[in-house]
Amino acid sequence: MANPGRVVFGLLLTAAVIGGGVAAAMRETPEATEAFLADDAGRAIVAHGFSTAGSAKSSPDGLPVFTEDDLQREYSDMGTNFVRFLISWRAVEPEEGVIDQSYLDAVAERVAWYSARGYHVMLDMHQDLWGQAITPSGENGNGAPAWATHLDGLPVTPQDQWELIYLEPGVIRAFDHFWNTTGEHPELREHYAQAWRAVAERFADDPAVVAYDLMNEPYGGTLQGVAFESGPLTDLYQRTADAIREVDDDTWLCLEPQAFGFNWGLPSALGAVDDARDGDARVAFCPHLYPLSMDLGDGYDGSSRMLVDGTVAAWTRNVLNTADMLGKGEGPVPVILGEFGLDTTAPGAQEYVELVYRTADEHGFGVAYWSRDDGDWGPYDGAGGARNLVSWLDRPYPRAVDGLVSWRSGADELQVTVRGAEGAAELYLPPDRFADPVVTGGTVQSWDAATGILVVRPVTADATLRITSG
Ligand SMILES: CN(C)c1ccc(C(=O)NC[C@H]2N[C@H](CO)[C@@H](O)[C@@H]2O)cc1
Repeated sequence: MANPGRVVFGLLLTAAVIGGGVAAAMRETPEATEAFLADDAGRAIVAHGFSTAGSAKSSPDGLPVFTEDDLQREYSDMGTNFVRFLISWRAVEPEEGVIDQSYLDAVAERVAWYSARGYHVMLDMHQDLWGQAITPSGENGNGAPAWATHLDGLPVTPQDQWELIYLEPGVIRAFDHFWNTTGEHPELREHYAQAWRAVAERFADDPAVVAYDLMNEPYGGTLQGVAFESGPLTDLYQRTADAIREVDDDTWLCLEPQAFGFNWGLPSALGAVDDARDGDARVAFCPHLYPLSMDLGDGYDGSSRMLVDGTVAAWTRNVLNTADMLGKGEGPVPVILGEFGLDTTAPGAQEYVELVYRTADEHGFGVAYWSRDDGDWGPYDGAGGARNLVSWLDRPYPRAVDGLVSWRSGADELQVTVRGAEGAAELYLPPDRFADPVVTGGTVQSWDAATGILVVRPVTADATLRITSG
């Protein structure tokens, strides 16, 4: 007898691949985004890093179990320049209307670790399954504070497959109150927006913080798909964007689609959000990618490989279409793949990781791998040893480039195209493979053989830089 959960998800998977293909085939899809987050010098940022870290979901203080030495090791091993740093509403506003500044101090301390190494930080207001208070043990959900959790006595039964807890009556009710589907707690969304305002007020002037990821994997409870994304979700994003812009005019606002479906290749019905800032809008799109067959435990091999390839193709078209919509006729907004990851012991794991990074490179997306936690999905094991993922993620990429148009990355080469460039390009080249890089199309300004950071000035404003390992 087939596992009912697998049957349900199998049907969803088939719909996802077909639905994604049909929906995307019905419109002109842009090939790539040429919009990027920018550093204070105006250079395009290509974000390569991790979500750090899942351990923040269950830690009593809401902070990841992660030290500055851990960051130094990551920087030395993989040359990352970005972090999707997990924060949570429960830690920001532990009591209704009370902001915990000591928590924000602790977050700021960690942001300083990244800043000292030239990283760019995206703060991720991270929820999963609503919040700890969905069960008496507090071991399941993360994100929302207990005072905002209203189950109305409905049951929440823990499940072996954690995603199924989203279908528990109490969890659905908690979300229905938050999205005001019940009409009984209109205050909750305003608290959420004001909690973000407090975070933005704290980090508005921190040059390392470049983006706010407004909500991790939004879930509509009773409302799903178009009814959720085009309604309450877009409305919450607009409220939160407006609250943030009261205190922070420059940090990018990263929007996620609902996870249920989009992660697997279904299109989004998210609506556009107005950015009240003076100047060009700073809205970005931060989707996640988790092909359903791999979520159900398959590797990137056999019949799963064909489904995953179809999912990634549909997902890419959906990402570009949504980024274009969010750009409101001015071209696609910047895209950062906020989460993808897998058990790297699964069959075909390295080829899947390569597929995702190649897709991101081809279409101009940044990437934050899920996640920085130790274990079979992460770069290090529990004893501090480097795992296979470290070498898979230690890859050439452009870190910050004036006039960036596109790039292509190979094991021993990096090609970067610029247009109207006035400044230099800061690139990462794995030091163990690029002992003495060979550069054409530009002049070397500096090369740090220890960190693998190469700074090149293009010979002309419109140029293609080519770097090989020599
Ligand atoms: C049914 N719903 C709403 C659902 C299903 C599946 C996921 C998921 O796999 N998410 C992928 C990863 N993202 C979180 C952290 O953001 C991780 O815990 C998941 O593995 C999310 C939601």
